Amino acid sequence: MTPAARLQAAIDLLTEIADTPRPADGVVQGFMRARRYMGGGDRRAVTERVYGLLRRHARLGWWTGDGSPRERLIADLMLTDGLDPAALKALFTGHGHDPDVLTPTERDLARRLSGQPLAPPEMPEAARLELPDWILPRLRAALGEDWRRVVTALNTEAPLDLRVNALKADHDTALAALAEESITPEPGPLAPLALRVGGRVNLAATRAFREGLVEVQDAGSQLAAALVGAAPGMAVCDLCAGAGGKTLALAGAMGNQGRLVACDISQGRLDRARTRMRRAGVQNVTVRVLDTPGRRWLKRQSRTFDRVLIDAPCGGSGTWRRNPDARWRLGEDTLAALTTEQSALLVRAARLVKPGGGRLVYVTCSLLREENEDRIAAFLETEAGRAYHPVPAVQVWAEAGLSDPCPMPEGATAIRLSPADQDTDGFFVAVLEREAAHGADADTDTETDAPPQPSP
Ligand SMILES: C[S@@+](CC[C@H](N)C(=O)[O-])C[C@H]1O[C@@H](n2cnc3c(N)ncnc32)[C@H](O)[C@@H]1O
Repeated sequence: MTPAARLQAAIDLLTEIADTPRPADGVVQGFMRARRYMGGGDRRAVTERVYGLLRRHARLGWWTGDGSPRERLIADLMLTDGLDPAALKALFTGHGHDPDVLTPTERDLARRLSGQPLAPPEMPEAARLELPDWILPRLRAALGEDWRRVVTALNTEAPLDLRVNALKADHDTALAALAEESITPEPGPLAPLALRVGGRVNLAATRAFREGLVEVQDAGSQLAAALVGAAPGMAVCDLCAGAGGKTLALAGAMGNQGRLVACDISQGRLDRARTRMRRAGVQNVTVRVLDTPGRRWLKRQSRTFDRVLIDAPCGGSGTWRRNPDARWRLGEDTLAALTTEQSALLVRAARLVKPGGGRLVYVTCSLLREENEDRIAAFLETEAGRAYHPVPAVQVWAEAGLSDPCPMPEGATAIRLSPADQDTDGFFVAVLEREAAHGADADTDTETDAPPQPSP
């Protein structure tokens, strides 16, 4: 494809993204699948341009107003690439697969933007930092004086992290298999099984991936799974297992021994988890869809699990490096609904944990206090929460046997990870331990949906 034809493909792809509520990464994949004729270089160039436009969304919007995808691209070429109007005109020829000739309005836009910086000093801070206005004060409150550094890191490109699947390989075997395809990753940050790949690779085509020697998983997500403290022989419930990212890591930590139950309300995600489990050689997992019978079954599991992981549905602000468009799809109403669901999940999960040392592990990939510290504080005030106490972060870290020092200070009761400090996605992990049941407490959470038994 010519450089100009790549620009037209970027306009087409941006238009598809703008016309659907679906996340951009899925739209990009579908777009590329439907255009098998595009070579690797073309795909990379178009994808990089489109992700760049998504990362510069608010700054470009400040210049173009409610600009069409075509106007945004024109603004990007002028402000980011520094083209002059003549060079821009040479790309918009209308010939072959090139974009149509510039309209008079577009020519005016190009002249107005020529020589301007992308983010002049008079641009409001929320636009400069690519943040919706409503979320800026919340992130500032959650992240303290470092907040600008963290939100700036959230708008950079995320690396590709892999986890060595200890059920099938060790580091050396995985590295040797990846080397067959000239993929030579570095160790990833913090998580012992993490490998970090530089640049874009077609991982799905590699033997290492097809045979389940490695899985794709951000190092922060790997760490969150390690902090659950799952071990061989335990009973573990992954309550919001989704497509199984953390379930696979938990099964690895358990060496396929013990009972691991993966639940979710989404049948589709659990189906994807099953496929991944087969590839990874996972054998100790039972999958439960939380439809009505699934919920009934779960209620009968009171006090049976050593570990219950709630990888809660959340606003996902910690993953904005990977999904730069997600910040514009999250609204205050959605956040309020999510926090209600997170609180309900904590109370529901609490009864599943064994008294006297069982642990409830609450994880989000959010940076907001409303989804993290505030949820834990509210839970500890509930009837169910009174049986729990937070385990100090340094203790959780030490028990996970991690070689790096704990990033949290003495006295912290949760672990926060951020792209600015740990170079992982943003995560929040709080571990709560259930105290021994005594007296009247002992029977308060044994409710079941089973019909009452007739008296003898
Ligand atoms: C953060 S994602 C899970 C990601 C997954 N654990 C992983 O590591 O790949 C949250 C999941 O919670 C599920 N979910 C939402 N509400 C739920 C509920 N009430 N009970 C169980 N799962 C729920 C969603 O379907 C979604 O798959």
